[in-house]
Amino acid sequence: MRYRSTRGELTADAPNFSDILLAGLAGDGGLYMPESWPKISPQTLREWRTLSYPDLAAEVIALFTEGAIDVDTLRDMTRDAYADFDHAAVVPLVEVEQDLYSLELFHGPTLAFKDMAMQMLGRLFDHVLTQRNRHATIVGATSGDTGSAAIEACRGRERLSVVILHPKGRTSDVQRRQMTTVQDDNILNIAVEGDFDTCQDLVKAMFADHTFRDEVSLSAVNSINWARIAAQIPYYVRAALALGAPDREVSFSVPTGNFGNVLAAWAAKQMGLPIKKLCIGSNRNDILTRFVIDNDMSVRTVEPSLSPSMDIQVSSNFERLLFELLDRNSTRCAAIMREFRETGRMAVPHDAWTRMKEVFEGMTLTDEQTSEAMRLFYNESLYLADPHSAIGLAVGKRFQEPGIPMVAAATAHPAKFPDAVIAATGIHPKLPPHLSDLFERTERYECMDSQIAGLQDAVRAHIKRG
Ligand SMILES: Cc1ncc(COP(=O)(O)O)c(C=O)c1O
Ligand SMILES: N[C@@H](CCOP(=O)(O)O)C(=O)O
Repeated sequence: MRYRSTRGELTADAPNFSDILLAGLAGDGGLYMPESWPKISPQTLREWRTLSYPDLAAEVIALFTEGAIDVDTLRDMTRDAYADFDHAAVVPLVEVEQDLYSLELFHGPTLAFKDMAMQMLGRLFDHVLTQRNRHATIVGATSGDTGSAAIEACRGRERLSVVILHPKGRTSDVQRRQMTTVQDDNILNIAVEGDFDTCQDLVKAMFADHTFRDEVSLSAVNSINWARIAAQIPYYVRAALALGAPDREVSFSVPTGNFGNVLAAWAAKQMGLPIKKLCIGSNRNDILTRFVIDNDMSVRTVEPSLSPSMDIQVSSNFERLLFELLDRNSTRCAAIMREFRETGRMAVPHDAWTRMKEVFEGMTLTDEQTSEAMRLFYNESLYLADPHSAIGLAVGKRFQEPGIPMVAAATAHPAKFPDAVIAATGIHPKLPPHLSDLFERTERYECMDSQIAGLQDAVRAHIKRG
């Protein structure tokens, strides 16, 4: 399996999975995509029904690592990665209402769906860096969950230095403390003056500075890294198989911010999973749902909301969908992305938008509607959802079709957002034992403005110290 950029052609020396894992973002600023979609036959899907989650994940991810990492090595990694999840099924599927399911993706160490991919990424980095006898520096941007999942997966790994940028004052206290109380030498947290988009722009600007990129061996844990998407595909396969695939269609509803989670579902559909609809949910930062409803992809200010992890305007992974909707025409994709960066508006051709509409639905919830959804699911089904997962459930319920199961991605544990959960339901969600003393732990982080030169110096100093 070889990879190409959304902004470039497939070259004779195209990188393999290990290469793009370390590269993170393509040199031309585009995102890596597999040269073609691996297909999973209905027969293979049926055979996979009885696999454990770790073994299923290894089979799915192996389709993208062909020529770089074999399935036996991957199976060792997946078995290890998911061994400590606090649910035997790893990704349990709970029926909340008739034919409306919650796919719980928050049973990992940091209580969010990011652990699903990040626990694999830490192991993949170790494997490839050891093979190549190299060190890498990860600079990541987070609106709250990616950061702690990356830190947990990479802490103490000798071949990795990790710097996580979070928007100062815009995460929940639990989210911030999950990052800033980790004391391992290879981890540095920086609170940046700005919003998530500022942090993500800074990461991309560091990648665009090729001298810096080479100097520190820069790599990525954000979902700009294809490995993140690959490791998020298996749970869609698992849920669909549990509900009758390949002999029955399934729809998914996904609370969406950087578009990485739902893109993994879309990839599963390209690979042969019988997915009918993909429904995306937004908070007031509704650029993606405005796009689905009106072909209006125009950037507004990032506004704080009850679901802070989705306080995002520029969704990196949308570029991957755009590339596909343009029939993989990388020249057009690059031109549209350039114009988007310059004007804040993306002119997606009408025929591409119409094709996207055949699969995607979209809906926005205000904070009041999010609270109301949390209250309703709790009162009527005794299901306690965090604000992000509640958006997924509400949107799934809105687009349910008779006879087709709707699976909503439950992306975070309610205890990550206690204030919102208490206000909506009166229930105080407790942190699990391994985090019960989180508020007694010492925090350690730097505060910086969004000047790239200062941040690059902080990264250099961190590598020297580590
Ligand atoms: C809890 C939670 N829900 C939903 C999302 C949105 O997911 P994505 O960015 O993959 O669209 C995020 C962050 O990305 C998140 O942390
Ligand atoms: N919600 C995310 C934002 C970053 O998304 P990613 O897909 O690049 O990891 C977060 O919690 O940080």
